[in-house]
Amino acid sequence: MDLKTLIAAGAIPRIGTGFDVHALTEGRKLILCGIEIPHTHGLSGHSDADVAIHALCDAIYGALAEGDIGRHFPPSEATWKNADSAHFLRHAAQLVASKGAAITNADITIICEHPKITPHAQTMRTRLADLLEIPITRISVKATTTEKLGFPGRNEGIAAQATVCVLVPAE
Ligand SMILES: Nc1ccn([C@@H]2O[C@H](COP(=O)(O)O)[C@@H](O)[C@H]2O)c(=O)n1
Ligand SMILES: C[C@@]1(CO)OP(=O)(O)OP(=O)(O)OC[C@H]1O
Repeated sequence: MDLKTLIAAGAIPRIGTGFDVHALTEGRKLILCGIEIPHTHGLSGHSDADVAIHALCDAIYGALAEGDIGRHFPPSEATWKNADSAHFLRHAAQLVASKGAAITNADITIICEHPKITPHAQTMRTRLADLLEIPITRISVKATTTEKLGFPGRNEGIAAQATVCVLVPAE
């Protein structure tokens, strides 16, 4: 559903937020926002551990009051072992579409010391836009350090937070 049609029909904006953390470990690929980033370490997890996509999924599920990623894809299920997190994001996008709703925009912040995210931000936005089937102009990917403080500062893990606005048809 396009945004102008939804707005004209009196759709309601609903905000969702998501947050996730995964530990950095040797011997895994680093996947962030659906793309592989060259790095000395990857993220550990049941799936491919794409911390940014997980935060984004939770933001979408939150906006729809549809629980969280673990409810839809339980870590106890072997099916999701090493799963491509793109699958989770497509599922969240399909849930939005099934309600006749649409994502107006998503804003993601990746929190780590290394690797530097800015050189990859445009490719990440392109990949997320592709998965969500919305224009890239509606997706923001940012990064920050924690000034060498805490687990991101010690390069022990990466955190991500996401905020999403979804236009939902009026009840
Ligand atoms: N992993 C990161 C962290 C930060 N950046 C970029 O550096 C800027 C400054 O970060 P501070 O934490 O020192 O404020 C930040 O605004 C990002 O542009 C990055 O690319 N990758
Ligand atoms: C993505 C899922 C899939 O089993 O597992 P993880 O990759 O461990 O990721 P996390 O964010 O810890 O938990 C959510 C799970 O749904």
